[in-house]
Amino acid sequence: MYRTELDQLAGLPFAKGHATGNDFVLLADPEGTRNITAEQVAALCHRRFGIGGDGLIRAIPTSKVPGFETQILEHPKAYWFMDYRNSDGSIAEMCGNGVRAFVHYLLAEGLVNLPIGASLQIGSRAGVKTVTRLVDGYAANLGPWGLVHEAKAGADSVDSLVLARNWEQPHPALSITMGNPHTVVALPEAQLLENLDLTALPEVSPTPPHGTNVEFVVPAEPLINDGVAHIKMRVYERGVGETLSCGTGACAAAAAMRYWARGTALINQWAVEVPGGLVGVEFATTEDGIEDTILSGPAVLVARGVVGAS
Ligand SMILES: N[C@@H](CCC[C@H](N)C(=O)O)C(=O)O
Repeated sequence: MYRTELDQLAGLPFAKGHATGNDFVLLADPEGTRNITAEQVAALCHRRFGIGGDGLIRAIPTSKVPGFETQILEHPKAYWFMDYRNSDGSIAEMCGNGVRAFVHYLLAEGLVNLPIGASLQIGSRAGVKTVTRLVDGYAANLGPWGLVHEAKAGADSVDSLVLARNWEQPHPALSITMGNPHTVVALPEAQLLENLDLTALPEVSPTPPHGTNVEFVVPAEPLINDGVAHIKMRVYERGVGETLSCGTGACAAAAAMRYWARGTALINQWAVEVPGGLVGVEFATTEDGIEDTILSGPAVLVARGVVGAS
């Protein structure tokens, strides 16, 4: 299986990295000549026949990405573009864990110089994102979040019903865009989150136009600690399956919980516990009144190699 695709990529250097257990195959394509097909992505990301990963990230100059040439004109500092693919080969607009792993990779490869405290602009299909290097990781400003079905969400804070198998009744949910689509489902108790069977994509109705990632969320005990709200989340990612973490999903989960609680308190600092670790989400209002979503957490490289070394 996948021999042909891997043979086609023979000699290609790669790195393997992760951010809270959400793992990626990372490639550099400084000339913008290495088009990777969906089948090749699936081959590289396969956990038995390939390297293994939830997704593949190609580093390519923004000026060389078809359809995104103007992004570099508007944001001349966004030299590098994160070309993100899910493990099934499908394209996703954004990946919050991926953009931290991506910047860590650029730094490790010597493609950028980024002292602690400094920031870098990264091109992506969801626009330009600013990533700041922290002492122990990276903070990615993913910009404003939004409601997918705004008109429906307003009245009772719910715009979707998740019709997962074996549930006596559907769970209410909120569909949120972080550049990519998410549907956040509030579960009534932590035990349900632990016992959840996420071997298949939960059925979301209505499904957002471009499909959705689905996050299940419960408040942690205690919910608020030192002014930070704590929640627990599991995720089924579009184009992947269950993963150990999803950065944009954590932002969507915090945004939904904050939206549901908006009549009582507006907490801006959130800690989201996922099976692969902990990420931070901050909602920060800019001078222009825009509410940015800032995701922080670690990023790690675990290996480097060459495809098809045999
Ligand atoms: N794991 C990512 C999200 C990756 C893309 C997602 N599967 C989609 O199709 O939108 C994250 O950390 O945000």
